Amino acid sequence: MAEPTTTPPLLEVTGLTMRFGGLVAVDNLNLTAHGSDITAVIGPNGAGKTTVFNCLTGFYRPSAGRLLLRHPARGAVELQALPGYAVARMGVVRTFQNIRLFPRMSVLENLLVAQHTGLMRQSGYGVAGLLNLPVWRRAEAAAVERARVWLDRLDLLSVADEEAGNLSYGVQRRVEIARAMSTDPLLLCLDEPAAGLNPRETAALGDLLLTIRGEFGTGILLIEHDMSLVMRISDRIHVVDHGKKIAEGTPEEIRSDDRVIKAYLGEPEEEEIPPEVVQDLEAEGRL
Ligand SMILES: Nc1ncnc2c1ncn2[C@@H]1O[C@H](COP(=O)(O)OP(=O)(O)OP(=O)(O)O)[C@@H](O)[C@H]1O
Repeated sequence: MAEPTTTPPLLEVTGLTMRFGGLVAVDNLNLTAHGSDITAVIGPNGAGKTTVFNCLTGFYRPSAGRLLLRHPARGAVELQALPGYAVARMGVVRTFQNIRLFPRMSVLENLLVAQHTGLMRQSGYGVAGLLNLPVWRRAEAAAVERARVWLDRLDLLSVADEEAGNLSYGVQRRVEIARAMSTDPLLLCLDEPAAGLNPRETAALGDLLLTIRGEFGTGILLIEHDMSLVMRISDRIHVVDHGKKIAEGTPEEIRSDDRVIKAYLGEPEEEEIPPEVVQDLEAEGRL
């Protein structure tokens, strides 16, 4: 967080609940994310983190709760009522735990496909494109330029024409972020972006996310298991366990929170005294 902010949060999640049959994956969760912050959501495996992202980005319709986005041009937008494509159009974009690029398309094409909706809107939903009108050609050139800017920022220009599926895991992760950023998002939601990266790549990813937050003012919502990355770059951390929020605070506060330590490490087991020792102690009147 560059400076303490008094502006209302970009995203306000209230009472979010997601049930799958009898299982409550997310249980009455409240969470906020500011547009100028990196906000992390952490928690043990199965805590409900990805389900929160799936509700937020229109993949699931929540069982209950409100997902309010304060859009600078459109005002308050209730995301829980919108399908995925409409959420993306509002500027909330995501990457996935398992990389989801189009593997047989080039890196550049992957970035252009991501901008398709905006391109269609600007060109009269295809009519201008079919007629190859100047408005279409301008919109297309702007989309290619935006893609090139992000490929350059993420050091991907040299692989722009390569098939995405042929690239290493670490490079594909960067392509995913470039693809999301080329749509000019308000909020970038990253689901375990450091998974599969080596320590050098993870450090570079951290620098990149700080740049995106600082230089471009894009809010970042981050699910991540790599605690050194989370502690290094997050402004605020929400800790989820069994679908409920158990703690919230700065990295320093979270690091020393007993509930968080318990959620990750479990309760220490009670020392059990063997029965024969109990008998001896009782016989000697020491118990
Ligand atoms: N579509 C679904 N149908 C049924 N249960 C689901 C579904 N999606 C998630 N769950 C369950 O909801 C719970 C939360 O899962 P979720 O993937 O959100 O956890 P997570 O915190 O992201 O875990 P991880 O860190 O391992 O990715 C789990 O018990 C999971 O099995």
